[in-house]
Amino acid sequence: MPRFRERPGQTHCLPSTQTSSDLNSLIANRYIIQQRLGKGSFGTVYLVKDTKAVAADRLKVLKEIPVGDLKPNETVHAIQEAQLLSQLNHPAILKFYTSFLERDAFCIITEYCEDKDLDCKLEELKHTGRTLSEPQVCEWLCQLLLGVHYIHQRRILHRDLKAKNIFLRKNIVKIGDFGVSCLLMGSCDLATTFTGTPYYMSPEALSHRGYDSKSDIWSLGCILYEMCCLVHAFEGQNFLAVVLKIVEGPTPSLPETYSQQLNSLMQSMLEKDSSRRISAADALRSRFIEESLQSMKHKFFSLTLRDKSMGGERDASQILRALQKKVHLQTLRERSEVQKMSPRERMRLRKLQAADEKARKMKKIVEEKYQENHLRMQEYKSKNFQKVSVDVLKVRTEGGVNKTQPIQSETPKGNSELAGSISHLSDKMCKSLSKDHAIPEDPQVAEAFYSVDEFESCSEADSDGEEDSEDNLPTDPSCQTFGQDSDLEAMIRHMEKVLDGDSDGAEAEEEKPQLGSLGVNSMNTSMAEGRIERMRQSVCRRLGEEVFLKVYDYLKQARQRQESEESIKQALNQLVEKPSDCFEVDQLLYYEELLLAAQENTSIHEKILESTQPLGVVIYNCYNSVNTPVFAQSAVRVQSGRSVRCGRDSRITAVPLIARSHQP
Ligand SMILES: Nc1ncnc2c1ncn2[C@@H]1O[C@H](COP(=O)(O)OP(=O)(O)OP(=O)(O)O)[C@@H](O)[C@H]1O
Repeated sequence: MPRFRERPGQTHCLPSTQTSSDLNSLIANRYIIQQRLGKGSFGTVYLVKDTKAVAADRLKVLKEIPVGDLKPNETVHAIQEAQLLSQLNHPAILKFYTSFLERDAFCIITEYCEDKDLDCKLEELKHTGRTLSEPQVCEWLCQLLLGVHYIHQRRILHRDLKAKNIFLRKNIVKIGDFGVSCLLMGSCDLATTFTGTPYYMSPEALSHRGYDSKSDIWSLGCILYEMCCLVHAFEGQNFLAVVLKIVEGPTPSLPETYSQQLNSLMQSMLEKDSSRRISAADALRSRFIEESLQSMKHKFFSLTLRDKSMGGERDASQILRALQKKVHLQTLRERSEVQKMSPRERMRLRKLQAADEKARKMKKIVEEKYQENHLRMQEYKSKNFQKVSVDVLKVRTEGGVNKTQPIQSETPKGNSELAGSISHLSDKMCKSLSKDHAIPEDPQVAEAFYSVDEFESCSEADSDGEEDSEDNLPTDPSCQTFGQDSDLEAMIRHMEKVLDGDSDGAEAEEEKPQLGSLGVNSMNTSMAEGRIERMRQSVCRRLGEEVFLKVYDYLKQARQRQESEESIKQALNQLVEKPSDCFEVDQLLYYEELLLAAQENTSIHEKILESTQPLGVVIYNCYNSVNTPVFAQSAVRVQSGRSVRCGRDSRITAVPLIARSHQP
């Protein structure tokens, strides 16, 4: 029974049990449900209108998670950790606004991404027989790396990176569902295993050897593979087959249509030994990614310029461009010398002329921007900010070029990097676009102008913002302008920091606690029980209760007997039409084993907490039904060196805190 209801007339209207008081009723005194976006393993997702936000920010997402079974301290813990998430601010990370409790539900408010998630996008491509081009893959990969680098610097792990958790908004990817699983399940490694599908899980997470920042990188490697091949990096008939492929199978390669550099980067992300796996920081420093960042910077820069200057006239300019292209082609056809040219030469001529035209337009825009910057600097100066070196700008206006970038360090905080980047690029542009040179001379600028991809992607980028309608409460176009903190601008700032070798927020590293550091680092078993129950119900519905029970009983015994995958497949063939339908039953059994192990550990925690004093670390070593060792560790109060035996064949050994980082 949904706790919240949608407004009538929406796409996914809920049953007509709505009462008039539900309609328009405000949630947390400010949100109104617009429509249901979907249901995930934790709860239901709604599009809401934030009545207290400015027009451009009004549409948000509310994730409603039933917490009926949560103990009060677990709820408080989740809210405390949610506060940490709201401090994150990066264009590649879905903005987490706030969380609160309402009608027995834990509610999370996040940014709304109108272009859905990456999983949907890849499915769509698969169905239409298309693939992503390498520049597009690289662009999204760079953004993801920037986002992951940002959180890792703050000692925060995502723990559930997958295509479904990557959202798209105006061609910018946003890492979402950020830490939601940790908020609710607890942040220990067992909880991580519980959070989702195994496809993206690293070998170390699956074999419970601990989850760290490199495990997030593994998941990112899986996402990279999926962006290129539109299938999971590690596929299998059943749950354990996938697990085995991840832990022991060979590392997959990208098809030859993708470059060798991209392939080797992916392979270094899918290195089974986590200590040899590349980190986000190292990946960003690699030559290949650095080049991608550079070209993205140029692309973003020209897009930002165009957004500002063409804003409302987008449609008109598109029509104009199409007309110009037509006239241009007619002219070409009429010219006899052109007819003598080879198709390649004609193509080149066409590109050069288009670039000339674009360069003329850009020059005009840059000159305007330049004037605007100049005025803005003067304004800052008059407002008694720190001394601003307007002289440098004057020198530039007169045609001189000053290599220093005083604007960057002298503008007020927040605009400084942007102003620096604008002035730096404006400087380059102005130099290249001086009267004598209609086409830019600077190789970087010229590359941006002549890039085929850029020409060809113009219309796509332009159409991005076109779905604005009153109902959709569009993003204010002015959001993508200079001086305002749009995603594009923020992304450029982050890219520049990385390209400049800046630590990008590392100064905060010591102060900011890692997500999951509040409270006891254990699994929230009531949430896990809820998840198992929902999973059981969903599989039951799909297979039918009778078949489900048969498959469940058979698989449970087969796993205990350690039967081979082949004989399991044959037996399942007798029970169901498609053995792959039993994937989730297998996963369910695995989760049940983990939950059992976690519950045993919890009760032992409690006993130890009652009886002992010094702080130490307990390392558990127990086995689940498929004989996979389950290791878990947690800081609790125990007597150093004490050894405790617990139920079944589990063994517990207490060791000093210093041993925390070692695996048993
Ligand atoms: N911020 C958002 N903007 C736009 N759509 C969203 C947003 N968050 C979630 N959705 C959509 O809502 C639906 C449910 O999302 P949710 O994250 O709860 O589940 P899921 O990702 O499908 O599964 P899981 O809970 O296992 O991760 C999905 O279709 C998702 O694309």
